[in-house]
Amino acid sequence: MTAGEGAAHGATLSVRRAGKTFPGGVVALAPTDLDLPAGEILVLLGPSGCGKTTLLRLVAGLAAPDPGGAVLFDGIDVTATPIERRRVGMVFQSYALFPNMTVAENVGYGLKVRGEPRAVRDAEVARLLEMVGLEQLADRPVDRISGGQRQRVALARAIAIRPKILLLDEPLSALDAALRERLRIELAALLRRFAITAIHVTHDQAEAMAIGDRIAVMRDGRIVQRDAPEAIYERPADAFVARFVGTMNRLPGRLVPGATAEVVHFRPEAVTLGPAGTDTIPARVTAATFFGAHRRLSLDVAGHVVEADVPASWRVAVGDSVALTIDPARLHVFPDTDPVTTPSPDAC
Ligand SMILES: Nc1ncnc2c1ncn2[C@@H]1O[C@H](COP(=O)(O)OP(=O)(O)OP(=O)(O)O)[C@@H](O)[C@H]1O
Repeated sequence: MTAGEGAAHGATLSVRRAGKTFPGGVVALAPTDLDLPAGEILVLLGPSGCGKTTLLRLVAGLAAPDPGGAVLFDGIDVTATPIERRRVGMVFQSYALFPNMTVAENVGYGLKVRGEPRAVRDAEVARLLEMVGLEQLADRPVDRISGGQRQRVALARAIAIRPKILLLDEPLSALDAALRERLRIELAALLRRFAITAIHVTHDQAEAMAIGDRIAVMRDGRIVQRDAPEAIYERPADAFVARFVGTMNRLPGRLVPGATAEVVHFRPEAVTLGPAGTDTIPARVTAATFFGAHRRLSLDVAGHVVEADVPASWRVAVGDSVALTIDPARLHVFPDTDPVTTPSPDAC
């Protein structure tokens, strides 16, 4: 079998009640269950300190779960198997490439260590370099290529050993914003081409949306929701997820005609502006930002800030009085709505 396009590669992953408590009683990860079919890309998304890296380290074998927890690859318990025998591929924020080696030597390193014959190695390296679009740079030392290219070398190197599971820990976070945005699309396409079982850690929701077949949103050492990106966005499980993924407005229900809950949530695209009527909400425009395809308005609704998206062609100016309608079918009501206790997306 060769790693490449076509059928899914890699193992199924099962995590069974795996938790991690550090000395002093710090619970980095509560007992967690997780199942990944072969070939699925799962993104762990959450604010700093929520246990993403800890979960990744348990899967890699860099740390052992608390007693009672288990990690299984293809149904086989690998909890006691050391990292070097688990066949996991890893890509980190710092690429950890060998600076004195060429691109091709870096990619082929794992195969060499494994004792693969030169011809096999060369053919595999050439194929991987072509897949990541670096065949022209095969003989270039890695300290003379760009950050984005290094990231692709790191990916090709991790995949060369045909890992059962590929683990990516914030692989794009060292790059500048523009490059990160481009590479997230490229990385998503590459991972799909390799069709490899992968866990990708990030705290960037746009990256999570672009890369994940499914996203697990984590908070306080727990997975609070695991779903397809669309479902996470459209049907967030609670106010924390709703506010962590995309923009979510919040208004007292008494201000929204037809709402019965004390607090209601809605996305900017659920708001429409039109002529004032009995069912509209009066507001004033406090900011208008042009985004090319649409315009994002900040509105003052009885002292509350509401973000709304309108077509870019609409000429709306700061200070304008407007009338809002909120699509009742797109109102969310969550149990954890207390404005005092609902955490901000920046805090864990
Ligand atoms: N070796 C350790 N000893 C004690 N506590 C630790 C240790 N490693 C991690 N923690 C704690 O466990 C919690 C989870 O850490 P983890 O690194 O998994 O979070 P994370 O979600 O990956 O964060 P980040 O996005 O900042 O990398 C944090 O509160 C962290 O301080």
